[in-house]
Amino acid sequence: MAQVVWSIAGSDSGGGAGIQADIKAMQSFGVHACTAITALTAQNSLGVEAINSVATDVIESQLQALATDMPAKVIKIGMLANVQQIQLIAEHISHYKQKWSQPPIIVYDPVAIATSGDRLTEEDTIDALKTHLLPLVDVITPNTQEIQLLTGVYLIGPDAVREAASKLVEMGVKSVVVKGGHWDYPKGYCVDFCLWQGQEYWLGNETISTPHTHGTGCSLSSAIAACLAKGYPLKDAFILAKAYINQGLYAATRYGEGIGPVAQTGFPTNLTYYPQVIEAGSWLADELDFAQPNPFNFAAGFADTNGELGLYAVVDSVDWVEKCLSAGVPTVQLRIKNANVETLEADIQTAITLGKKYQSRVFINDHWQLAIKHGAYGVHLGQEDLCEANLKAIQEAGLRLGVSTHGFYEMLRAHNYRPSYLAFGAIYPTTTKDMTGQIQGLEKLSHFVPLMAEYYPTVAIGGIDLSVAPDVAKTGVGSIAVVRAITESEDHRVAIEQLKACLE
Ligand SMILES: Cc1ncc(COP(=O)(O)OP(=O)(O)O)c(N)n1
Ligand SMILES: Cc1ncsc1CCOP(=O)(O)O
Ligand SMILES: [Mg+2]
Repeated sequence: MAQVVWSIAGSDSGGGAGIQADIKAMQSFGVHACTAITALTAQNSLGVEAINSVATDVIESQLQALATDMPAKVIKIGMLANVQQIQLIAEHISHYKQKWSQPPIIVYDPVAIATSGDRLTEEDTIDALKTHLLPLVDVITPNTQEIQLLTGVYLIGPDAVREAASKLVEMGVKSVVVKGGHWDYPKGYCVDFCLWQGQEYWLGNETISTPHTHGTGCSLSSAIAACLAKGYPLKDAFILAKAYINQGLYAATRYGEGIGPVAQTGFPTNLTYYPQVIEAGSWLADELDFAQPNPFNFAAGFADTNGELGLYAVVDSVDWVEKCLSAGVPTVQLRIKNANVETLEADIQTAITLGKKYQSRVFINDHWQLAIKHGAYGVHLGQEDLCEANLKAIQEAGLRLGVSTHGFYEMLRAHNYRPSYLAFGAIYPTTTKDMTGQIQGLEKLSHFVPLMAEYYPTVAIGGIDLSVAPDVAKTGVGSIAVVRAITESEDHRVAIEQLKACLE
């Protein structure tokens, strides 16, 4: 069943922003949008002509109808026209948070000023927002003007953005997404910021040149709300919403004499529209003066694997490396955890030699220094490893680099390095490794693969066995990586033949 998301917001008679934008953006991400309308604005592409706020009892009856039958996984709040509305919505949200068996996630877009510059709320609402609503908000999505209005901080650079976001957190908001559409630093770039679970995330892309930006704020926050309802973590929802807006800006057209609406164009399927994850060491990060812990952590462009990797066995001993290679597995990874320091180097060296003997690919997990020393075909690194490893040395030694990713953010982060392949996981629950909170499922895999397959060999890992391998292969992924499906099979040679057949 489709997830239910509510939008509590104002109607835009011009169809480009407000409730109308919210419904279209939510629809694009496959969730069901319900609405409670707070105001009827009379506006067109030239500006706002009138604001007719809806009486609180009328808003309340809409909320009651929804709450009794269609409770929301996520509630997006947009335009609240006056103090009475803020108090009413805060009371209801507080009740849902306490009483519903699954408390809703609250996304608040503090709509204060329309793209046309017209003010949409009464002057005295700011204090009421701070007192009643902000402490209930999980994600707030202000633009430059709105965050200035709420915090008094002028966004003159990344440090000011951080400071303003921290002030919102002090006011009780859990996470902050700051929309950078109104900044122009670095020149010609649009930079967005997200503070989530105490960590900061920055995205950037070249500014898309169009005057038709009406509704971008409402659509971005609705896309975030929809993605949260779909189970994406905020860092992924942030990326997807941004890509959605970029895609919509490229397709935006005018319908009146003035500013046209951002187009609402479906799940973003082309990498061109995705923003760059701003990674320390990259050009954009340098422009923003981001600290770079180690200069060797950033390198881009790794040796080619010359095509897809096929069946990929991940094993923990030299014995298994040989068994897999001799049974015709084209790609094997030696993944030794809790290594015995006395045998580790010799094991790695033997695995590399076996790879050469069988003319197959042998990747070394984690131990990149030994992999370089003994001339491995490649190394496989996780997201945390990327901050520690000497990527320049791996690149200069000509080793292939495979990178694990768990979701859109990590995938785009890995893309900065232009690795030799990308692994997506865990697709299904697994007992081999604790992947709590990182299970992707087939739906997400079927978004990752078409986005990246043009640029990289792709690998799916986690909980894959013969019963699901055909479904995984149908996503178009180039390789299936398995541990138990081989090592715990009755006959590894039979299992290998059957798994290979799924990819053919
Ligand atoms: C092919 C492949 N994909 C993902 C992983 C996981 O690597 P990592 O995130 O580094 O975690 P550990 O394997 O080190 O626990 C992998 N090993 N292989
Ligand atoms: C190493 C690793 N990384 C993500 S899932 C996983 C383990 C996969 O093991 P299995 O194939 O037995 O589920
Ligand atoms: Mg690792």
